Amino acid sequence: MESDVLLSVRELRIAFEGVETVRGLSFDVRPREVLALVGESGAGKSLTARALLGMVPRGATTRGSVRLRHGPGPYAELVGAPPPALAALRGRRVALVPQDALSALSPVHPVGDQLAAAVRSVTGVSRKEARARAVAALDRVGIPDAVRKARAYPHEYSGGMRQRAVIAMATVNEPDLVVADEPTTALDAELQEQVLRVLAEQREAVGAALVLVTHDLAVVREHADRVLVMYAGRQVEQGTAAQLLDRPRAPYTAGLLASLPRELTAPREGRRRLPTIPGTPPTPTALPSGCAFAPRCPLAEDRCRSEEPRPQVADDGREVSCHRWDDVPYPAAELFLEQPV
Ligand SMILES: Nc1ncnc2c1ncn2[C@@H]1O[C@H](COP(=O)(O)OP(=O)(O)OP(=O)(O)O)[C@@H](O)[C@H]1O
Repeated sequence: MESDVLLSVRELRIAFEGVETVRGLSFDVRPREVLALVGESGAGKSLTARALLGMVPRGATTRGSVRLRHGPGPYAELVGAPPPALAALRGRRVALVPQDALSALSPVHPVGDQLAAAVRSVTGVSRKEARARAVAALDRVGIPDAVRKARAYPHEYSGGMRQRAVIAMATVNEPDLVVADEPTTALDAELQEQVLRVLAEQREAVGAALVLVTHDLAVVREHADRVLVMYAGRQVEQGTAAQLLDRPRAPYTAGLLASLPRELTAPREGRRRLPTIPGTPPTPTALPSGCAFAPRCPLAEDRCRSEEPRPQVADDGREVSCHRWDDVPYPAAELFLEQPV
């Protein structure tokens, strides 16, 4: 493994009662890098994100490898690790910013107490020092009058402030990796932008890498270095944000991009009407044969319906899992403008 890799995921598979919902994902995250996991609902983004913390739901079977570097030391394998080993990593090495801020905070303890407890759970500092770090963390995420607000309960915070407090919680122990699972879904557009900015600032401040789960390619353009596009539990395309957004090579990525408002796509791509990808993603129990996207793909041919594409390395170094990537036009949104909307 390359020495500059912080997190290495290989052939990750997650199944419920024998039905795979994440079907062999491989990717690396380097220190300080922002990797976005993108795809429609049900693609397996949240499950993948949770596997990075050893937090898959009860009843899930995980296979493959998720290895996290332990400072300069060896890598820790999270798949199959005993709960105490996972607990020792969480918060300290890798931390979660969940979708729903309310569920991440206990309603019965003041926010500052919860942050201080998080500090004391991974360091041996005094109560006073933990308290000081908690207040500093709240202050750092832009919570006004942090000393007083530390004594308040989560329900006394506004939605945006609560999300900031959760980011403070995730970053208070300066983890190497932060996993943020759609941290803005419950917020309006202005608050979303604020929260993503705070997350970016905190990531910079503590020097952490970030895995950001989102269904929103506009967020990717603004906040990610690299992108992994997922469909039906598999990788569709993986590369730098610039590579994928400026010239998608997988028809699915092109479809996601085509449905973005004009100002967010490459200049020539957003004209006429906003197309959407026709149809819906398959459920894990009813996957089509061949490429899972074939029934919705304007470029699908017989081979796509019978043979599942493996990731291939394209001319610019990105990985793309599509038999016809070389036939994807530029601008690629053309593909979907032909479809009935
Ligand atoms: N606890 C569970 N039991 C059974 N199936 C599950 C469970 N959690 C998730 N799944 C299934 O795994 C698949 C992927 O779910 P996941 O939540 O990872 O998708 P996602 O891409 O994050 O979607 P969303 O954006 O809606 O959160 C879905 O088809 C879902 O039904």
